[in-house]
Amino acid sequence: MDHRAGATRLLSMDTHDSPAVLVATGVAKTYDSTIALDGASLSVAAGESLAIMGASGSGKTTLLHCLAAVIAPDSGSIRMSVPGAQPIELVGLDEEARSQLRRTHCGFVFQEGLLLPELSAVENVALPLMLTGHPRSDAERAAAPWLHALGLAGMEDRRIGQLSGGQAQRVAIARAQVTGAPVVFADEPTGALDSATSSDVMDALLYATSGQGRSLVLVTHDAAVAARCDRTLHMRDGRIVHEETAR
Ligand SMILES: Nc1ncnc2c1ncn2[C@@H]1O[C@H](COP(=O)(O)OP(=O)(O)OP(=O)(O)O)[C@@H](O)[C@H]1O
Repeated sequence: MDHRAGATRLLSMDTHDSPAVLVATGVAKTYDSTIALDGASLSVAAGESLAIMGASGSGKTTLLHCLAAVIAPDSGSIRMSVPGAQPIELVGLDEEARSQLRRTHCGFVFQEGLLLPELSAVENVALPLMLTGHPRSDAERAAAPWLHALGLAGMEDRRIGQLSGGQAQRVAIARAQVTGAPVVFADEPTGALDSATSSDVMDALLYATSGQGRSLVLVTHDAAVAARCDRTLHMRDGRIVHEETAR
């Protein structure tokens, strides 16, 4: 179902009544002589799903990585405000602080899933909890319900190579939720999948994120994937040039 209205809005307008989880203003990033981001501004509300589209090289991944504290922008401001924590200004944080922030506040889903093939599905999902100091048994107990919720009951002990591409991507989605991270970042989460599987994976991703009050920021080349999100930002030459809001 395409629920997209195609209506445009002011970029600064908040489409949700919910408070903003991320507010980026004038974010810039240059690699040598390449201007990857040229003053991008946006906000993401709690529970909102936001798609970022644009031609290859337009700066989508660079923007996602700045918002997720993976890389440090050169200038601008990115303010992350999650429930129960003081708002944090990301610009200017060192690598250690960004790494800590990513572990506690951010979930990640990538095109290839980046799952560990030698571990089982449940071990992969439990891993972020184990990395934050939870005992293995507790972590696996917390991981299992996410696998069940995403249609993978009975597959907990399978290695990643024993799963289909769509199933593996649902393991990656479960892994991004298990810490309760309030913001999930996804870079081409359906890029390697056929359109039917892609639609199933989007169902799972939206259920696990905006369906639970978490925010989702995803980069995609696929208009059908973007159309499932609340809003789509279009980028060109490191800038956000257009915005569409779902009906
Ligand atoms: N680590 C890097 N070193 C040098 N240049 C980079 C680096 N990362 C990105 N760039 C450049 O910055 C610009 C934006 O890249 P980015 O990956 O953000 O674009 P994109 O829109 O995500 O592209 P694609 O759709 O092809 O993944 C491009 O010109 C790219 O070559």
